[in-house]
Amino acid sequence: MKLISETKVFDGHQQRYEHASEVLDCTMRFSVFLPSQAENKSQKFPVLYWLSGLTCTDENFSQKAGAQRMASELGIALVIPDTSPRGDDVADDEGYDLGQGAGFYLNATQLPWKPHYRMYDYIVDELPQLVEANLPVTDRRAISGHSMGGHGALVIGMRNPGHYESISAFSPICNPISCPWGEKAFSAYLGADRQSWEEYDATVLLSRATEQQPILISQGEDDEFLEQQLKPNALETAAEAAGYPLKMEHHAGYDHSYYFIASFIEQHLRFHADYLLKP
Ligand SMILES: N[C@@H](CCC(=O)N[C@@H](CS)C(=O)NCC(=O)O)C(=O)O
Repeated sequence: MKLISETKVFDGHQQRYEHASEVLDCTMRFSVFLPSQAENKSQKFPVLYWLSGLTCTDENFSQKAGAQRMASELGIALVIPDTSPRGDDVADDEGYDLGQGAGFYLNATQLPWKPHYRMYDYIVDELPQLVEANLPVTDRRAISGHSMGGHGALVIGMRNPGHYESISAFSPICNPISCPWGEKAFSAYLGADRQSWEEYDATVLLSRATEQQPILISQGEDDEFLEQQLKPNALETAAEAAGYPLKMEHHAGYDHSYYFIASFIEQHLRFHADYLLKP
C-alpha cells in the first residue's frame, strides 16, 4: 500500500493510503489516524474501524467528526475505508443511494454489481489483514459507523462476534429490508429473493443472535431520515423481545449530520476504549 498524504493532528498522524484491492478488483483509498508513539516506538494500537454513510469517502469522517483528539488521548487508531469500490471500470448509478458511494457493506450477487461490489469481504477480511500487516496496530478491533455505515457496523459486528470487541452506530439504517434506501439497494445488489436480504439486516440479525455483544447506538430526534429510512424502533422492539441489552440513546434536537457525530464521538470512543483497552 502507498502513503499518499500525511498530516500531524493532536500529536498523532492522519494518513491516507492507496492500494490495489484484490477483493474489490480496483484501486481503493482509506484513511488512518495513528496516535503519537513518542514514548514507545514499538507500541501498537487497537483499532476502531469507521464505516461512513451514503455519498461519503474516507475523508468526511476524517475532516468533520473531530475524533482524533479523543483517539489520541485514549491510544486508539482509526481506520476509515471508502464506502464502495471506485473507478471508471466499476458499475455506477445516477442516484446518490446506489453504486459508487453507496456500497451498503454487502457482497453483491447480481450484475452489473457482482464483479466489484464486495464491501462485506473487504471490511471483514482484506482491510484488517492489510493494516495489521503494515501499520502499528493490533488485532483488537471495534467497529462503528454512520447511517449506511451504521448499518454496516451493526451487521458486520453481529455476524463476526469474535472479530470485534464492541460495536456502535450513529443514526444507523436499522431495518434496511423495509425502508426505501435498503429496498432499492438490496433489490439491485442481491436480487428479488428477499430472504437473501435478511443476512444484511440488523433487526433480523439481532432477533436471531445467539451471542450478546456490547452495542451503543446514538440517534438524533430531529433526524430528517428517522421515520422513513432509519427505523430505530424496529431494532429496539427486536432487542426487547430477545432480551438483548442494546444501549440506544435518543438525543433531542440533533439531525443526521456530522455535527451530531462530532457531539457524541467522545462518548463512543470512551465506550469502545472500555473493551479495546481492557487487559
Ligand atoms: N445527499 C443525500 C443525503 C446523503 C447524506 O445525508 N449522507 C450522509 C450519510 S447518509 C453524509 O454523511 N453525508 C456527507 C457529509 O455530511 O459529509 C440527500 O440529499 O438526501
